[in-house]
Amino acid sequence: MKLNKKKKIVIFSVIAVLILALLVSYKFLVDKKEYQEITYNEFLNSIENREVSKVFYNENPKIKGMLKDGTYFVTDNPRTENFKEKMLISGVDVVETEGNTTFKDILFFIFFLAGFGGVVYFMNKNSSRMAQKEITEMAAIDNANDNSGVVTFEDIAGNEEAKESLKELVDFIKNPQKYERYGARIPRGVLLYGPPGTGKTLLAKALAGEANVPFFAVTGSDFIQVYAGLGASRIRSLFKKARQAGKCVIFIDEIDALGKKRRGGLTGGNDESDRTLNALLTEMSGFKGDEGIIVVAATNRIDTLDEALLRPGRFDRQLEVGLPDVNARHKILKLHSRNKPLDKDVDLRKVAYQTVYFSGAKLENLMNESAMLAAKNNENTISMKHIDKAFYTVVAGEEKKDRSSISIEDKKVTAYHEAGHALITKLVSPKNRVTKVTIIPSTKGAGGFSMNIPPDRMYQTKGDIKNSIMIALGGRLAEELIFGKDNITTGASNDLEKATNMAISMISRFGMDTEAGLISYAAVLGNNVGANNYVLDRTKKLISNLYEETKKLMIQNKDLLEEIANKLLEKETLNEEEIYNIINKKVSLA
Ligand SMILES: Nc1ncnc2c1ncn2[C@@H]1O[C@H](COP(=O)(O)OP(=O)(O)OP(=O)(O)O)[C@@H](O)[C@H]1O
Ligand SMILES: [Zn+2]
Repeated sequence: MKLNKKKKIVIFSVIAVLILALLVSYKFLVDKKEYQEITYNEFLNSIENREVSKVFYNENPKIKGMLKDGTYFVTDNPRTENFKEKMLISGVDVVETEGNTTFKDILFFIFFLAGFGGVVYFMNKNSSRMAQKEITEMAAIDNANDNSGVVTFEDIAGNEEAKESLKELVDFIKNPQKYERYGARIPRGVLLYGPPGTGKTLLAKALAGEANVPFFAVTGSDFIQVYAGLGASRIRSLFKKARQAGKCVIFIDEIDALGKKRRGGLTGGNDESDRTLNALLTEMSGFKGDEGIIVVAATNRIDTLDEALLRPGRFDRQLEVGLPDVNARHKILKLHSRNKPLDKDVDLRKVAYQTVYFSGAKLENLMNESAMLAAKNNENTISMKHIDKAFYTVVAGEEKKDRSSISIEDKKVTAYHEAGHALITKLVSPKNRVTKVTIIPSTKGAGGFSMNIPPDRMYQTKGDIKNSIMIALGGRLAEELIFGKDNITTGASNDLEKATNMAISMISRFGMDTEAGLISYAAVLGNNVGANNYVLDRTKKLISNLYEETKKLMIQNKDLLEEIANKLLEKETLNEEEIYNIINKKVSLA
């Protein structure tokens, strides 16, 4: 049975190839018209003299045609937009074609297509089921996303500005004619940018939900592994489907996968993503404006986007969707506990405080993990202990089950390291809250961590950044002080990366280094003046100065360091109050 099928396919393809070969030679024999090459000026003259009978119009560099006296000619294709119109006005017959079409050629073309189709069919069937699979998968994605569950702006906490801006568009989708009548420039595309999981998809869905129109969603990266030409045609069919639906919202997630900046004049992405991007831009400029279709795109990296995407008439409305502040976090937590039995001991405000830098998606995940834990233990309600436990799962991956595998040594190093961070935090930035210090390792490899919450502020001062660098250095410093210079560990690599980034920014971007001066070295480098070694020197200097400063502080307070570390070894996790009890009492006495 299987062999039989294979044989059939082979025979079929051989026949297809034969037919193809025959047709090609046929075409070669028949298409022997003499084309006289003429210049474009001569061509224009002929037009003026009304000598031209036909033009076979296509996008090739050369176009062919026939004069009234029956001679064929070929000339340069000007490729101007109104070429066809000009021809028609001059009474020339314009035949849009792939070449010079005659009846025979059409026949040839059909046969050619059939033969080619056969070969493609054969290849598809036999060797690349993948393509088939991809097409089916993508079609499934397109459909699955249609209007799945109505979302409204009520379902989104925070992001007030983005919400306001989108609310205006709701009215536009509902009454596009109104805007057209006032001559308002009709928005076509909205770009939402910001970190992952901040609710960009949710906002786009809410726009559709509030306007009560269908929602079509695709993801940019879906187009990337796609077979040649498929991406572009998929864009076209997406828009076709959208137009058939009438008013709607089209959502393109990860638009950066399609619209990467072209680096140094060379095309950045591959041809395939370029083609897909072009198809998208063409479709978008094809809107009439009164259609009530809005394209919303989302990206985590607006800086990598090709400028072509941001031009007027494309994604010219750009809205930032940022990480939630403490109030928004509180609201998001409330939203995601709506359908959950929370224990009375759960204080979501407190959880909001502990979840600084969490995205909405992470918060949702936190509440979900908590619910899973409570359910697993068959408890009546979700209580604070579930949320605490879920917190680690979300922050640092699963809590390691088998703690015996961690050597006592490692535990001690981690305890002092984390105690170092916590102590320096409290010493240099008493306003920062240290809500949690732990030495519980996670599967993601972090030895432990301390949760350090700076007060919500718009700007950071030079002092703030210096303090942050000192806090980052506190871990390594504690290791060095307690275990000696030769026993420092690799555990500080993340801290050093952070410290270095901050120091470089201070010197090269914020003009916060007196010696380096009020210069943006980013701009200097951008202009190819080349000053990186200087920045490097200053960065090293800054960090080592701060290291020494931190060392003095830590030596003065070594007893506190010991106390925190020992408490950590005993309890593994310290909460805000416990840390406060150790540090603040003593510090405020001093
Ligand atoms: N501001 C928010 N309010 C309420 N829930 C939120 C918010 N932000 C995120 N969420 C929750 O997180 C989930 C994921 O968010 P969403 O997919 O919209 O993020 P995104 O910004 O599109 O992420 P990505 O950039 O990874 O695509 C949402 O379904 C929702 O449950
Ligand atoms: Zn550290």
